Amino acid sequence: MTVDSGPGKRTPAPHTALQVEASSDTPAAAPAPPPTSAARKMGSNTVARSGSESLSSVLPKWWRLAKLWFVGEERWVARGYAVAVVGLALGTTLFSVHISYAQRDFSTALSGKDVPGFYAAVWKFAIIIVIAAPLFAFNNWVEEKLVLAWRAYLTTRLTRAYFANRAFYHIRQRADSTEALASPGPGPHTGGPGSGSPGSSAPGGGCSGGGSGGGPAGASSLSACLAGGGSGGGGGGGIDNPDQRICDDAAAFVRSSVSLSLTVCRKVFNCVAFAGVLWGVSAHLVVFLFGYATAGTLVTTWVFGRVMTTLCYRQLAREADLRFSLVRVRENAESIAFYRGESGERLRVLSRLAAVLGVTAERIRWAALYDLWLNVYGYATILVPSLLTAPRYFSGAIEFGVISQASFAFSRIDAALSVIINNLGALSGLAAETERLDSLVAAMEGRQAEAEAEGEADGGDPSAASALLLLSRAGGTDRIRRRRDPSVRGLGLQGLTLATPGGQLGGGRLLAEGVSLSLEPGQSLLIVGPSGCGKSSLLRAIAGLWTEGAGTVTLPAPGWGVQAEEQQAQGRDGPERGGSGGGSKGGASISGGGGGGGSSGGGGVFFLPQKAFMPLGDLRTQLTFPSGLQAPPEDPDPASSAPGPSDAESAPLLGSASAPSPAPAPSAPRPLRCPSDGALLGLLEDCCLPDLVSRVGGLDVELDWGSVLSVGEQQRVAVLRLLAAQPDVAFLDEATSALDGPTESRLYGLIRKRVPCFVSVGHRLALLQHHTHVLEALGGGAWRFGTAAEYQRRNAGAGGGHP
Ligand SMILES: Nc1ncnc2c1ncn2[C@@H]1O[C@H](COP(=O)(O)OP(=O)(O)OP(=O)(O)O)[C@@H](O)[C@H]1O
Repeated sequence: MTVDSGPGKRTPAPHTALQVEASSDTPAAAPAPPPTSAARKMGSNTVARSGSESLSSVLPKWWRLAKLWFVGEERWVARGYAVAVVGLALGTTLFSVHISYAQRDFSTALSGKDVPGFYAAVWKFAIIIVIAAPLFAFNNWVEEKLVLAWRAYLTTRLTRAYFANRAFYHIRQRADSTEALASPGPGPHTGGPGSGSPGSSAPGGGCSGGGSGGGPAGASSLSACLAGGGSGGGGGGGIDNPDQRICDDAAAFVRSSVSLSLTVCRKVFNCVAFAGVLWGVSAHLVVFLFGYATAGTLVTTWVFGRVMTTLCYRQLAREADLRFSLVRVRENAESIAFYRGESGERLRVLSRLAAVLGVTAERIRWAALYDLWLNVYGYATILVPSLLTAPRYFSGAIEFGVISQASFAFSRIDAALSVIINNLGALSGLAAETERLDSLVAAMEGRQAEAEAEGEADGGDPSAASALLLLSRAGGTDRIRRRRDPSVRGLGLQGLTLATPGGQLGGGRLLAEGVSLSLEPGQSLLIVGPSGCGKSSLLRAIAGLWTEGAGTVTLPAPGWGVQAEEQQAQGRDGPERGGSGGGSKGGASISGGGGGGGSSGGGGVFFLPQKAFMPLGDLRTQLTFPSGLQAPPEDPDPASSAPGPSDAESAPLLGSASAPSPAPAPSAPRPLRCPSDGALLGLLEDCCLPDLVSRVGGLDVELDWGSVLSVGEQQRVAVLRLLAAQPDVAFLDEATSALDGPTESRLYGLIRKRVPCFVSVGHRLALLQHHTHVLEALGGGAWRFGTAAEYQRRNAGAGGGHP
């Protein structure tokens, strides 16, 4: 007879004949500590792990993640749930001790042909079922609620940290750089982003997961793969598939953690409760059992533990790689179709599928070996209690029911002591999820530390930062400094030296050396040069996305005010053209004169990248991006169980967990204006999109804008956003490259009227007329700054040329 703790919750072990299951024997316990040192700094380009990761080393990392909830601002909710589920686990355990005595009476009455005793025992069991059913159901309900609340918290917090300080960009950037620097040859499980394992010590690069491995030798090579990241881009520093980690791994981590912790709790209770029962029957049995379970656990963790954890880790990464390759096909469907590139993409997807299947096949092989071991171990425990108690029964010292009670108690204690043996699969999964989340958190923390050193951490006090000279890294001489000055309304570059990421000045490619210039309101700059010379990279450095190099960038303070609509209607006077400047090669410093063009717009700076981003949402969202998506600081948090934006984004992801409720950061003002519908219609007219609203059916219509609008229309929408934002300084990276000449000219006319100072990157000669100055790439990191007129004269003499 078996009474289970609930549907689908049964011990997998084949143990005893008479078994009352009072626990949910799913995942197992996380074992003991020895921490590995992890270089948790993203700035070092590594999220290194020691080469000897094991199940036990995961426990401190697991606790670091778990305490986010249990020590964070929702700690009382978390602890309330924890107390409830542990209390219920204790209740159900006591209940099963009671059941074991009922079973004993039942068996004894049956063997003694005691009819009244038998029916009394049946009644007792009927009563037990009536109580057990709601108790176990309630137990499961509380457990599910706990999982939901914890997942909501963890995923929300990770998501916020992912977007804070542009961590999503920097994490991607690190992964790309790491891959580029250390890309191994394609191994059996390599291919595309997420492939290769720079940190892997496995010969041939990547995790050579194709082999079956065998015993400990296989385990160690696999664990070396794990230590190196093992999965695409995960090794050596890059974080592969952060989206999958935030979405799937966080959910699985929470579910596994809850069931595993409860399993451990129940096992401990069972062990204590039934050890007393068994001791009363046979002390020998208890001693034997402890020795037997200890030996079994050691064999299990040594032989199977690392391999299973490593395989889980790799499987998660491979699955994410596969899904990512399919998502890329969806996102680039039209380009692939034009190129007729489907066969290449199909091969890529299939090779990733093969990688998934390879890891899965390897897991199956190891699972079969593990099952073999589990069965040998488990079935042996069925015989032992009877063997040890039968002689006393035959001699009449004990009743028949005592044998069955001993078997039952033996099975309970055995299950408790064999918690790792019986739950290794789930334990390995949890260890892999913990690793993946921990390295993601480390990368986010690294970014947070970097942003704090830069003085630009989200949620910080902008006014304090604005007048200071901000070092990207304290004391650093290899970083570009960015200065936000409220008195500045233009742009200043002092001795800007820039290299591509991934190698500091020594290793990265030098793109610019000692470039200095300054632009006042009313002046504008066109950056020209051959493809790949570093034009867009200069904008990346100015925006703070790339920091490797030297020198100082001075920008206006972030925009604050929401301007009155009429200011936009009035527009601004056209900028006074001209200004002075001089040539610069290498370190020459030129300050453009001129001026005028007072600013009354939204202020701050605004960047238009080469490819306009079209977020999910309605047309209004497209036109007002990014301001239209920013919730005012006073808005209540939509996810009631999630931390507020201020604490989650201004505090280090893990650092804040140990503190009580963090003090809320100062409310950040809306940096950009959000125009009314009327103003938007006017701007659409200005930007040569007069019929867009009527064509798509209104501002509230939601479409896949990236594919519905032509590239030129998307660029016009991007310029509209710029005009709506009214920044002090605007940066346009080939932002009108898809437009016809007259439309481009019209848009630049508007920009000149409404934006006091702007910088463009472009190749077209026609752009020259809209700019007062030119920065020209000369090659080898040298640039020349001068007026547009000078540039034109030089090029006329040279018979044309750039842009
Ligand atoms: N993430 C990166 N890591 C390393 N190098 C990069 C990265 N992104 C770009 N580069 C390299 O930096 C160099 C400059 O790139 P950039 O985009 O600034 O060129 P560009 O002058 O704007 O070219 P184009 O006119 O074609 O847009 C290129 O050689 C490019 O390959």
